[in-house]
Amino acid sequence: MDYFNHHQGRLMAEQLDVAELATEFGTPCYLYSQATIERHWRAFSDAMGERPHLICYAVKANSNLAILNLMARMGSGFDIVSGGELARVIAAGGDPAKVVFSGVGKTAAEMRQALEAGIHCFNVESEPELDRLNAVAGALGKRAPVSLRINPDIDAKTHPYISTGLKQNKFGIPATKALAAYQYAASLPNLRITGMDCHIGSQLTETQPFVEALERLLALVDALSECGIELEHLDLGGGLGVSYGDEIPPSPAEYVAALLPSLGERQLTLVLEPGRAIMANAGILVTQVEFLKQGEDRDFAIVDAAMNDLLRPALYQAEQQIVEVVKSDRATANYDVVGPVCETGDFLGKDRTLAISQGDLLAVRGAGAYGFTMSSNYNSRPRAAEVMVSGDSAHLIRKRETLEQLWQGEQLLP
Ligand SMILES: Cc1ncc(COP(=O)(O)O)c(C=O)c1O
Ligand SMILES: N[C@@H](CCCC[NH3+])C(=O)O
Repeated sequence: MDYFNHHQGRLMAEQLDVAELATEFGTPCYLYSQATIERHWRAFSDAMGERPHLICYAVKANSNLAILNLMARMGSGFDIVSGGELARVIAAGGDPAKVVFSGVGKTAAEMRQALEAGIHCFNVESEPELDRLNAVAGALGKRAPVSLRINPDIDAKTHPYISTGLKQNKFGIPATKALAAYQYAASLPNLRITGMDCHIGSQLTETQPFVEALERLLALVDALSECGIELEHLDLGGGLGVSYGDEIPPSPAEYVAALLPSLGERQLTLVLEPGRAIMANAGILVTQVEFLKQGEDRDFAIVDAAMNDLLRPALYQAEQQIVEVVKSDRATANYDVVGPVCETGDFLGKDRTLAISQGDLLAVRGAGAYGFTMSSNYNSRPRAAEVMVSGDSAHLIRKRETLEQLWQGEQLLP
């Protein structure tokens, strides 16, 4: 068993009993399955077969050092969006030469940091960013490897907040301006053009928008080639969705198989930046029921995890399954599962049928990606512990914050 499944009515994390782990580590607590992370990462890498490729795990999905280290040991590259993420990758033993740096607002300091580390390339998102990178690289006596992020104007058919490849989104350079932008980049002395990239959105459950984006990019690759600009790699970003409920997204193998025919004979290294597809279903958030409260309109299960621990339901109305950690034959009722934060938007799930009483444990599934990394200290709540399960052992990979850590770095006025 290498997943989170009920066995004789008790939720197991690989071979360990989740209720016992909750007693040991406290709640709320994120639990991850090492075997699941490894299996998901390999699914991408295996799908590529002999084709030259680089899997750059999107660090924003889950940036715990132990998880980055696990990926680094499998040979993963990394997609980063800040100097902080680069520092984490390096601290975790990741190879900077396999790092791609995305994001619309890279600062000069972040560019210097990445050039000194020797990253694989900058995914540049605008002309002014080209100018800044050229200046920073020149001052360091280096040539910066550059890919231009193209906005292909494709509808990814996902939540509007995580759709990134439409012309009204802030991301990338419009496909219509791409040739001019490449020619401009080629004229700058401290840049070296190496690739092209896009990322059209997250939680995509069909292959067709990816294939459309790829075809738009390939038309540009060919047009550049005619102008004498040859690229080494093509990066299609991340975005492959997962099943949080009824969705049936393509597997990594199906997704890659859908992409390869369009590439044809072109000798481009294919780069992918998956985040969610590797991490989401490799993690759960375990929480305890503090109170059951009967309202006039509905019943509430008030739990010890809140929107500060898992923001996705509040931010995107995301629906993630919530299950009892220990099944019982108690009567079921419908509850809004809510946290202690002082916001009506603080819920983990609405109208969920559960058989629970005070003190019981619940697990929110699909919490391994964009769970801990989007957590905050709102309401001065310490951030949850993170635990990695591997077979029949569990390792604390991030301690729960102490109350004192909540004001670290703050000073009283003299
Ligand atoms: C540039 C870039 N690459 C990769 C990802 C990872 O996306 P996902 O977690 O959907 O695979 C994102 C986030 O959506 C992103 O913005
Ligand atoms: N944070 C989003 C995904 C955004 C990906 C970042 N480009 C989520 O939880 O679904």
